[in-house]
Amino acid sequence: MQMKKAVILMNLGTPSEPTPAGVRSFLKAFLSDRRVVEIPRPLWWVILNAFVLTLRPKKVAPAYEEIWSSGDFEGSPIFYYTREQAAALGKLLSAECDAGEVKGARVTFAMTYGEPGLQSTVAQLRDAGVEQFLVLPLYPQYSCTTTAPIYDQVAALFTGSRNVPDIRIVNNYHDHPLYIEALASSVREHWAQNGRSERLLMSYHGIPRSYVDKGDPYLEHCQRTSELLAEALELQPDEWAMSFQSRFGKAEWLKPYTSELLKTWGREGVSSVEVICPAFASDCLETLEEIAEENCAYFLESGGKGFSYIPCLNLRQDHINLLRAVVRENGFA
Ligand SMILES: C=CC1=C(C)c2cc3[nH]c(cc4nc(cc5[nH]c(cc1n2)c(C)c5CCC(=O)O)C(CCC(=O)O)=C4C)c(C)c3C=C
Ligand SMILES: [Fe+2]
Ligand SMILES: [Fe+2]
Repeated sequence: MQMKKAVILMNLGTPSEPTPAGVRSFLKAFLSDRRVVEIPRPLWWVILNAFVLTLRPKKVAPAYEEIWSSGDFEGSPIFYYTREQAAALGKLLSAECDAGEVKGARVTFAMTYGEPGLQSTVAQLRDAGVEQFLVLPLYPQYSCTTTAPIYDQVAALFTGSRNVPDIRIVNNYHDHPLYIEALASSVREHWAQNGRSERLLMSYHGIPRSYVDKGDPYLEHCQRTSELLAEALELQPDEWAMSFQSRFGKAEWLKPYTSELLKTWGREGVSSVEVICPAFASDCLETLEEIAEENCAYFLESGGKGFSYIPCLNLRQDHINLLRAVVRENGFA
């Protein structure tokens, strides 16, 4: 008899509403995770409560408000895209099953922080008779700040449990040929529609430099993705660069910083750039606001003439096909 299987796509999470209260509650859950911020707890507790959670929600809520809805959807983009990616993957997998009998896995989604959480998602699936789970973090590059917390949450779910189900976690897919090809196609299509800029910048979410020094392979994964994408697009070394965005706090993060590099390029006379964000499977605050608005302004104010942002893979069919391939390679569907 075939076991009932389920795939759970996971992403970071997002506020439930674009208000200071909604942002505060999301940041509290996210920034309390020791995997994300490694500052010793008593000190971090004071900084988090006295400064971060009192000041940042008021500053960030208007930015969330700006990206909250578009012509296509209502609400937070990362929530919308993650939910729709799960629906599209589910449709693709069941369309491939024998008519009438769904032999493939059902597909749903969960967020590491905020709703829907992993615990309630797994509990619902177990109630529905699911015995085998595949957790697929939508982080192509592994990081101790994003992928590892998902391992922690899965382990915590079953601590002390007698009947631990068969549950697998995808570690990364930073060099998967279908991932690289989907990124390359999105760039080629962007060139065909908008013309080609002087340089392509691959901007990844940053992390503290010390995390990499202590063993996080994130930088290595970002470098490999970038080289493979540059190769697929037949770019010369002076036609592209890699950088890191979204620095948080005073510590040194991975360099070069996206904002600094774009300002330097503008001052040096680089006329036009396009920016792609390969570490994000879905558009979100960090791409739609930080890159397409804030960093665009930095480049143009520094002398740059043309800036364009290449959207994340979101609901592209080649992205959903890549997710199907990852699911299959893990013995599901
Ligand atoms: C210590 C701080 C942070 C680390 C480390 C970090 C790593 C990291 N984050 C993502 C993906 C996303 N981050 C997003 C938002 C966001 N990230 C941080 C801080 C760290 N991230 C903050 C404080 C925020 C909230 C916004 C803000 O206050 O500036 C998001 C967007 C969520 C949304 O609602 O749209 C994503 C996605 C990755 C991939 C990563 C390490 C590799
Ligand atoms: Fe982040
Ligand atoms: Fe940001």
